[in-house]
Amino acid sequence: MGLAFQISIPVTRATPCVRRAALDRKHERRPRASVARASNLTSSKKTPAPLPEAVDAVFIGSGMGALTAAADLASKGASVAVLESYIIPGGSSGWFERKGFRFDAGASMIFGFGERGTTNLLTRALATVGKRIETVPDAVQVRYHLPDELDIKVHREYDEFLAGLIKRFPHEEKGIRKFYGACWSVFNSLNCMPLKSLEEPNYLLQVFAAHPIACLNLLRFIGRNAGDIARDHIKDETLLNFIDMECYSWSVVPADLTPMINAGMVFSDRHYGGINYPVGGVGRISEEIVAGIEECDGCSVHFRTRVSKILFDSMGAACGVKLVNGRTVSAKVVISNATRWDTFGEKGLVEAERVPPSEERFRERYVKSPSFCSLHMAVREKDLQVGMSEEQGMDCHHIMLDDWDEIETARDGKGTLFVSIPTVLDKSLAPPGMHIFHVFTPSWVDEWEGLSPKEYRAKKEAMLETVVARLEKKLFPGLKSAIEFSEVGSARTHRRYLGRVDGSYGPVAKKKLRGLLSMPFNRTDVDKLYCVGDSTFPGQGLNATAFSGFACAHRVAADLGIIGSLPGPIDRFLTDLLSRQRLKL
Ligand SMILES: NC(=O)c1ccc[n+]([C@@H]2O[C@H](COP(=O)([O-])OP(=O)(O)OC[C@H]3O[C@@H](n4cnc5c(N)ncnc54)[C@H](O)[C@@H]3O)[C@@H](O)[C@H]2O)c1
Ligand SMILES: CC(C)=CCC/C(C)=C/C=C/C(C)=C/C=C/C(C)=C/C=C/C=C(C)/C=C/C=C(C)/C=C/C=C(\C)CCC=C(C)C
Repeated sequence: MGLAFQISIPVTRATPCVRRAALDRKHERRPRASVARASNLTSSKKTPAPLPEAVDAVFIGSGMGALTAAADLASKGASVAVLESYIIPGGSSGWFERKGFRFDAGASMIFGFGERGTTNLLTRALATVGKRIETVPDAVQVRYHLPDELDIKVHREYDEFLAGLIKRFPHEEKGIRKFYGACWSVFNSLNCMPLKSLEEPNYLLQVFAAHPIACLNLLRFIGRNAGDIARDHIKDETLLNFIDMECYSWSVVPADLTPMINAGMVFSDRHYGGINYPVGGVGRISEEIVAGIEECDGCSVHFRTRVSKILFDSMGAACGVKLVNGRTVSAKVVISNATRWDTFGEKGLVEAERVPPSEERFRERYVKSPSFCSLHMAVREKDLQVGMSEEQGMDCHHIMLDDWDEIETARDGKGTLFVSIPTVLDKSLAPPGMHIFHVFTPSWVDEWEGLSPKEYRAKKEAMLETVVARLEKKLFPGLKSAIEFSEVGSARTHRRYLGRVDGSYGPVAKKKLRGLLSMPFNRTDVDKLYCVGDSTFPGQGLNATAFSGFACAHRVAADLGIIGSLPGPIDRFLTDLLSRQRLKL
């Protein structure tokens, strides 16, 4: 990156958001809360704001990473424009409605909605723009139905979860306590410090000075993977298989490839802040953040607005974007929430000759994870032969696998099944007496290519048939005849509606890497171009991308001179040093 990047452009306007944030800090009270109503679906339906000609920051996409960064920058006084190609915000955390049902497009197991600590990043993302939404606590994060008759519930109460696991593996009690204890150690270190950009040296120095022990503890774990720590303490192969599944269920790779920092977050926050379902559906999160962004002066979110190219000035710095309709928006910085491959790949937003060598290194280390085949079903409760309420012992989330060898590889609905029944927690999502079943299973785009429309439909039907038969046999007798209607989304559907290359769930390590050390931060090697979302540190997950959003906003705010940072040359020297050291690893 050239020197031009350091030029600080003061942004002095005091928008209502800035004033509100300052007021909140002064009086140490929570920002004004607006508890969202399930029926309020207005944010993307009101009259669209005119597209601005120039802003401080232009965002490509409105996934959780972009929305968090845009909200944080807007609350700091920057003018932002968020450009989304689809008709609603949220990307993978979007939704769709059919016949009185509101389906979550992605999963409904939501981390980061706690009330305490600093890791409650979704609560915080909403709060930056004065919003808050009502949530329903989930008593069980997930119930596993696994080979070797392993039936384990991950209770919200940590001791209850541990007791169940130790009962099944009494000879491994010590190892179980040590492994999950290490996860708590990571989590507690993160949860005591403000979470901002690790590529902003001023913040790093401050956080090291204020929390030296926590920082050293994180450094101890940042280059390690969960599998290494598990194998340090546990020998039982079935238990190690279980820990692989614990990791795979959100990282889509086994424990050996799952960064320990992320495992620490997920395996502890589910018992600390808990898993909480947003009343009215997961889409409420992005709807509310959008509403909050639009309340800030000079800030707007635009739908049906696809970016075709990133524009560059004569010095080679990003300076705006061009839309598919030919219109342009100029900006002091450009922030891409599209995946790394959609930003820098062949036919990406950056033309080939400008793609920096560091992106080649990224591709040597990370590959696209598979996509999912998603089966959305409207189900009549009365036709199921199993109690569907929480009181009757029904859990909202289930994971099912028949054979350990098929955890990652089985195709055509024969591998891991993820089941989400959000109506167990929130009845407002469906008409009375009805449930929503969202079942998804790994699937690769190549399975869906080259099919005629008839073959494509037949493949979807076959997938539904296989998955429903498996669920009926093991978990939900009566399911087939209880289905009122269903919709199947393939990897092609994910690619089309989420704008994600091959419909991928996100980048995963190609080979064993040193934890999170080589995951890129938000700056790129193209001047004034940043990335945000799951192609950046710390990776997939709504709260993980919310972290990347806060980190991105912090680094951008420092680069735009909105917040203080070290003097330009020192800042640049230290940031480059850090990134060079990381890339060597
Ligand atoms: N339970 C959970 O924790 C949960 C649930 C759902 C999703 N997720 C995860 O959330 C993460 C996704 O967050 P993210 O921030 O990376 O983003 P994202 O992929 O969800 O959103 C990116 C957005 O950018 C838009 N976009 C892409 N290219 C564009 C272009 N050229 N012009 C305009 N718009 C464009 C897309 O339409 C999409 O809305 C993923 O890791 C996903 O798996 C987690
Ligand atoms: C300088 C350096 C480098 C260093 C220094 C030290 C320090 C200070 C450090 C620090 C660090 C940090 C801050 C970090 C952070 C991190 C974070 C925040 C992380 C987070 C994470 C999270 C995650 C990963 C999450 C995830 C989640 C998910 C993915 C989920 C998913 C789910 C699903 C899919 C569901 C399924 C199931 C069913 C349905 C059943």
